[in-house]
Amino acid sequence: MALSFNTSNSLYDFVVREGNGVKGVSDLGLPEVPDRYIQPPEERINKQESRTCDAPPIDLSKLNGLEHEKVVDEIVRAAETLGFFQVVNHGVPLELLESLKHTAHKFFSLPLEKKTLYRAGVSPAGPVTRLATSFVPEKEKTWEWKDYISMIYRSDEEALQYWPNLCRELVLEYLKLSSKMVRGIVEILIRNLGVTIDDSKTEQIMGDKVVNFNYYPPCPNPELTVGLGRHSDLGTITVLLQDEIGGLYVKMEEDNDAGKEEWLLIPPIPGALVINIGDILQILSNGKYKSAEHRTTTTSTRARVSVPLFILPIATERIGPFPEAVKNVGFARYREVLMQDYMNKYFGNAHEGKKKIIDFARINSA
Ligand SMILES: O=C(O)CCC(=O)C(=O)O
Ligand SMILES: [Fe+2]
Repeated sequence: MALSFNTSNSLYDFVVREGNGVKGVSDLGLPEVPDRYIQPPEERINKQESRTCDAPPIDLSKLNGLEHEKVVDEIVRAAETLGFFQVVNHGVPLELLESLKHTAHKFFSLPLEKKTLYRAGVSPAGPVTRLATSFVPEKEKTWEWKDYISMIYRSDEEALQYWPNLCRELVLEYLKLSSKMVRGIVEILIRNLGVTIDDSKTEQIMGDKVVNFNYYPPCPNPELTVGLGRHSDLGTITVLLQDEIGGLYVKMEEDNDAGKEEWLLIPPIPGALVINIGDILQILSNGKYKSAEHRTTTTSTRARVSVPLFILPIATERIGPFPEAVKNVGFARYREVLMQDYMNKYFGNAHEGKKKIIDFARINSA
């Protein structure tokens, strides 16, 4: 019987071709995950060995008061060190955030024939919605325990025509109500490089937006699998909404004294949004801001959802370090690359960490 997944082809057909995704596998209630999901030992996440990030969330409402400079410093320092921070009082209504999480669950609970209307590669909704599983299942030896839908924003009209009925208005509302915060954070980070920011520069670095619903269904073997393998984000910044289950781990720049990688749990904080620096901002800042590797665990009992909003330059932009950022260091760490080429590199590889991708733009990568 096909569902015994005797061959890797039968699993591929069920999960990818027929669009059941890993949720389909989870719903079968198998006692163990199929082999294709078992990570090599070095990629498994040891929750007991990881510490929790204890940095308090940054209160963005204070940007409007006497503590403006202090808050700017907090944002800059976090971007220069861990590359991740959390924000509260960000101006996005908390009910909207709750609705997003609830709607992500609802979307993945739709019957297969409704969901697969949005499947990557076959959907008439074409390039602006992409329902997919793992990351690049054709290229990955081991699959991630995750399904997701990407909604690519180019205009309200297109979103209202092609994004799923269930969430199109809500996600548009989220984009609208988060835009002031996103712009504010990006402007603070760019200004701090000594760069004068005007509308054309803003457009250059935050012209494109993509919202994902990530869905990590219950997994019988959380200790053997990952929700999302090690990667850094592609764009300028990412705004991440996570639920109360948690499971997001970020790699610290330096290994510990024993030469081992250290991963920090970014704990769920009610009402907070997680902000992280993407590869493009690391390049633009000539390495001053850190695009950190991160990954997620799976859990055995409940499905976890997260909603990242990726802010990216448009595909036709040429991306290289700002001259002011080069001057600060004395030399350029990265060459100029076409955003489209960087994206091709990013999406053409499995999640095997950041270095392999960003080295594409690095000068003297040896
Ligand atoms: O689910 C999470 O907490 C992280 C998601 C993420 O890193 C991504 O979608 O790039
Ligand atoms: Fe990510």
